[in-house]
Amino acid sequence: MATAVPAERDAVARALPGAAEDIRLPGAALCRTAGGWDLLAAGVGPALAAASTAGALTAAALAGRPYGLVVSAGIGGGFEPGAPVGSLVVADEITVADLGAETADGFLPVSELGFGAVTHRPPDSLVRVVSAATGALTGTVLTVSTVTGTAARAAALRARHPGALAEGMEGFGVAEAAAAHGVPVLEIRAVSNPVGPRDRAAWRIGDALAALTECFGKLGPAWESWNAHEH
Ligand SMILES: O=C(O)c1cccc(C(=O)CC[C@H]2O[C@@H](n3cnc4c(=O)[nH]cnc43)[C@H](O)[C@@H]2O)c1
Repeated sequence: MATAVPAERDAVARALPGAAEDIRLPGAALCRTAGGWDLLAAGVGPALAAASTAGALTAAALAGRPYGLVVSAGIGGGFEPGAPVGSLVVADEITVADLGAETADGFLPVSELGFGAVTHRPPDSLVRVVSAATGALTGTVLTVSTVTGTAARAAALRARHPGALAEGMEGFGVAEAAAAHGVPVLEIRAVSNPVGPRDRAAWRIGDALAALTECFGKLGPAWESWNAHEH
């Protein structure tokens, strides 16, 4: 489970019973829960999140206990009215919104330039069970390197990604690392603020962290039923 910052990791940990063990890896520190989850505060932004997650995946593989799933989780911005502050979003697509080239005719994603991909798709069956267990909305979660801070940028993102419900800064990086290891990925965002004009006073970070804890508290049976069907 990869969050950006320790406050998000701890919000997830509060939902997972039992003592946890700290494990120091080169370049990352894991918190291993009694239930077998490794929690990683992977850093803010797609590059650091990818590097930290790849390190944890490699360490697990070399230790002979490769991961079966990587989850990117944290707070995020919500596109209103679809994903209001306080809601949860589970990604059916994890799409990087600003990886490409600006041209006179508009933005071209790297996929259209012939380099790589801009979207990862979590397993449909897992998205369904997570949404059913938690009430999370299902839609595209965008990954951005710059938090959206104007109505114009929010509108441009919405026009280019009509299915977008939320944005964060790590999902695509985590997904790239998971894909490199052939491991499925999931992204869950608890909406702390609207995507749009920057209004720091409107951020509800504490409420979003509490929503994250509540969400993970409901997910035990969902992981088990998904594992039972997939493996
Ligand atoms: O602008 C500020 O004053 C400010 C204060 C606290 C935190 C921030 C961040 O930029 C946190 C980024 C962090 O949280 C996720 N996040 C939360 N909301 C959004 C959003 O609307 N767009 C993108 N990312 C968001 C993100 O995943 C980072 O980990 C700013």
